[in-house]
Amino acid sequence: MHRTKSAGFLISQFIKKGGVVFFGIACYLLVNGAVFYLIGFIINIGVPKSIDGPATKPIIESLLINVGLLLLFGLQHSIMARKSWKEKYMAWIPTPLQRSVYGLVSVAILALLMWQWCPLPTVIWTIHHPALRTIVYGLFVLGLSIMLLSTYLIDHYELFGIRQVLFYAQDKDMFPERFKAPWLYQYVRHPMMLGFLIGFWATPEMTVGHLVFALGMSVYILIGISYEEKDLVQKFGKLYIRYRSLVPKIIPAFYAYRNKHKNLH
Ligand SMILES: C[S@@+](CC[C@H](N)C(=O)[O-])C[C@H]1O[C@@H](n2cnc3c(N)ncnc32)[C@H](O)[C@@H]1O
Repeated sequence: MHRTKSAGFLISQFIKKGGVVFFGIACYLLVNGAVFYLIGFIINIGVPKSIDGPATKPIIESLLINVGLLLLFGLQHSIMARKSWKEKYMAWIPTPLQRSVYGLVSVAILALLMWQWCPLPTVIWTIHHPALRTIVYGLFVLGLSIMLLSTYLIDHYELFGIRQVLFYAQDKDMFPERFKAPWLYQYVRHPMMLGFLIGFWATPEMTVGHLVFALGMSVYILIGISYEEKDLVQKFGKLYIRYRSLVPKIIPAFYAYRNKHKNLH
């Protein structure tokens, strides 16, 4: 009897843990797919509808829709990432799944943005010179590389919820978030966001629609960063305050941070 019960318990645990890991990995793949799709959307390659297609609606209506979509994206990202929101409204979601659910909701909002985006194709600038075009494309790739690399410097798998579900499956407790300042983080406090900013602005052909997108995302990033830093000061206290006084927020400074922060770790 006891034996049957423990076998049943083991099976239910196996199914529960398998479900959690499956959900986490599925969300991770969806988030990565959405980021790839976003790249195609921005550079007008490989997606059925991109940022610069033909106009489908009058200018004012398009502007209002686009600004509304950007606002929705910014609000969702900023609000759902806050500690107070997580404690109040996400407590019902099992802790190991919270990051994955955040990723899933972000994908849904991003998909809505790209689906409902209203192109405004009037051109503001075009770079014709082949060498300059190559430089701008190079900057775009550099931005994406900085963004991707930064996820690994902070903790790629924790950021996208994979570590949480794998630890849960192994009955391991998540270690508390630690302050980090590896490589790029020694020159700029928000390299990931810097990478996104470069990616949004580095285009050889800037249309009104792309400009609205780049401006909206830049405003969101700058506001989001200031909220994120409030949380980081709460989490890491004096350590982060000192880091903030040594390293610039978004424009990198290539001075010898190493020599100045000896006492930080
Ligand atoms: C989407 S990442 C963006 C990180 C950073 N704002 C950037 O642009 O590179 C947000 C997560 O990184 C964490 N984070 C940001 N800076 C950190 C640091 N110096 N050390 C440890 N965690 C950090 C935050 O707590 C948050 O969970």
